[in-house]
Order: sequence, then C-alpha cells, then structure tokens
Amino acid sequence: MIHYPMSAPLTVESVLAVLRPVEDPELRRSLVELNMIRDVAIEDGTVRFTLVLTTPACPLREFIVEDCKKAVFTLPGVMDVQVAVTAETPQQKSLPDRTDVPGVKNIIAVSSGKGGVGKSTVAVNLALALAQAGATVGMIDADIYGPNVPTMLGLEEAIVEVRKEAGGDLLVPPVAHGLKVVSMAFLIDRDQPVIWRGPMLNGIIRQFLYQSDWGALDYLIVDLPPGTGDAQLTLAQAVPMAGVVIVTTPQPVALGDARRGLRMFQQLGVTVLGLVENMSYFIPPDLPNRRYDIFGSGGGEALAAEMGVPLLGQIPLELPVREGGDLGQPILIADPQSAAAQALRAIAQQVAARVSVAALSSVG
Ligand SMILES: Nc1ncnc2c1ncn2[C@@H]1O[C@H](COP(=O)(O)OP(=O)(O)OP(=O)(O)O)[C@@H](O)[C@H]1O
Repeated sequence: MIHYPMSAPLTVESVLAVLRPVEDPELRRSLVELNMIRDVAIEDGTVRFTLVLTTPACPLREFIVEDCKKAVFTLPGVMDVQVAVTAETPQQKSLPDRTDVPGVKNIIAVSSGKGGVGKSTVAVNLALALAQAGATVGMIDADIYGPNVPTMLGLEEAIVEVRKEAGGDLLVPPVAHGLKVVSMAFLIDRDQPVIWRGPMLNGIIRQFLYQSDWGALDYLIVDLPPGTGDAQLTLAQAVPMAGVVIVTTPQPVALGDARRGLRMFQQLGVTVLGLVENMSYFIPPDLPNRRYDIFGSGGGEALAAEMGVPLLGQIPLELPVREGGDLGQPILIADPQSAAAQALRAIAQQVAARVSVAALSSVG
C-alpha cells in the first residue's frame, strides 16, 4: 500500500515524490530512481512528463502509464496528466572473451535442436515485431544448412554491396520491411553443397558481426543453424549474445533435441531467454470451434518447467504463416491480427523485457 503526501503543493519535486514509489513491474525498482521519468513540467494544473521505457516493445507500457497517472492524480490541483512515452534500450552486458559490436545494443540468437520446427519463421517475425514496436533491428542469417531468411523477407535477389572504408571493407546489408539483413545465402551458391568447418564459419560470422554497416541497432537477431554440432558450438562461443531463444514443436522427438540444445547453451553460460513452442495446435478456419493438437500438447510447457526457463508462447499452425514465408510476406505483415501474429508479438515483448531486465540487473 503506497501512501502519498496529500498536502504537498504542485511542484516538479512533489510530482517526482509521488512517482518515486511507482516501480517498473519487471525490474522491481523505482521509475524515478531508474531515471525513467524525465522533463516534468506543470502548467495550470496539467502535469506533463516523459516516461522512458527500457524497450519500445514493453509489454506493460499501458499498465506503467496508468500507475504513473494514478500516482500524480493524488496530488491536489492536478486536472490532467499527459505522459509522452519513449524508449531507450539498454546495452547488453559485455561478455568475457567477446568483443561488443559497435552500435549494436543487444544480440539475440534464435536456435532449435531440430530442423524444420520454425526457427527462421520465429526469428524473422521476432525481428519484425520489435521493429514494428519502434526499435531499430538487424538480422544475421547464420543458418548454413537452410539460409531461408532472404526468401522469407523477399530478399532473394538482393546483393550485398561492399563499401571500401579506411578501416577495411564493410558489407552494406540490404533492407526489407525495415530490417537490415545479411545472410549466408548472399554469399554461397544455394544449389552447391558447402562443407563448413568451424573456423570458416566463425570467420564469416565475425565478418557479419564486425564488418557490416549496422549503424545503431537496438536488437540484432541471429538465426543460428539447428542442432548442437560444431557449428552451433563455434557460433555460441563467437557471438556476444544477450541471450538465446529456443524454438521447438510439441512432439517428443523435437523436445528431446530442444532439451539438448538448451543444455548446451546453459553449459556455455549463454542466457536462455525462453522456449517458444511452434505449431502448437491447429484450428481449421472453417471449423473455428475445433482444435487439433497435431504434434501433441503440453510438451513445451513441461520442458520449460523442467529446464527452469520461461515458456515464451505457443504459436498455432496456420496456412498463411507458411504461404507468407514463401512469398516474402511474414505473418506479421501478411495478417497482423491472426492468432499466430498475436502470439509472435507477445513473444517479442517478453524477449525484449527479459533482455532489458538482464542488461539493467546489475546497474545502480
Ligand atoms: N506456425 C506455423 N504455421 C504454418 N507453417 C509454419 C509455421 N511455422 C513454420 N512454418 C513453415 O514450416 C516450414 C519450416 O519453417 P522454418 O524454415 O522457419 O523452420 P526452421 O526451423 O528454420 O528450419 P531449418 O532449420 O530447416 O532452417 C516453413 O515452410 C514455414 O513457413
């Protein structure tokens, strides 16, 4: 129960005093102490201030604004409260033996134990959801076995230009739907087999990370290859990640592989941001009261509980997800109100919130 000083006059100080007990629900710390309340101004009973969130994709935005308004309205003389909401994404913590990517605040990897579970679909739509929320976002398609990101974003014909700079050549990522993208597909002949050795892969990933013209990014999403082989190990040890999202489908074979992947990242000290269960269920569009658990049910939830990581969400099987993926129109663009798009947006918000909490957890 918060007690506000009822008799305080209406000043910037008294506004900050009533806002001080209001906490960021995830960080569990005062918004005022976190410097999230800025530019307080008072004019004829109207209180205005800026609320600076830790991610534009904040899932609790409305809730925090309401809490702030409620607190300010307890002051006598307040007729109106106007909150301008903006965001400053914090920079992920530096990692030992890794070099930060200049200008890039948070690198989020998306991985899966098994191929074909929808890892690239989740990676692309996660990137888009963050961009649609107002963040600046880039993508690295590091899936050597199936570099599908360009197809999913309609960048099949794109060419990566190289710009000569005094410090060395810079790759200029093509842009699709507001995302800057580099992909293995831009560098290899997709019809020719490529035998990747760890060091080669590491070299290309380093080039993607450190020799691309990313500019300033809030989030860089890395679509990793599936599995727990050398390639994943090399990448997990090369990329300075804020955390990894693991994608699985609900059937036992996929869950077994997801468990192995999850353990690998945990053993390597990479933060597992959570598990995403894809193709969780199917509701026929012409029979909306029916639900089919094609690949079983409850598996993602059980694995998340067993491994002590959050289940970030469950995405239904929907035909437009597949069609959009093939046509360069991801579901967040093709049908933003579909159940799959809504699930993906909620997942992106949770990922962003967890990344911000991790970045700020030792601050102050
Ligand atoms: N929820 C969904 N509903 C319908 N189709 C889906 C869904 N998720 C993914 N797909 C489709 O399944 C196929 C595999 O998805 P995707 O390429 O994202 O998987 P992946 O795990 O990245 O595979 P790989 O490891 O082989 O690259 C694609 O055709 C994609 O459009």
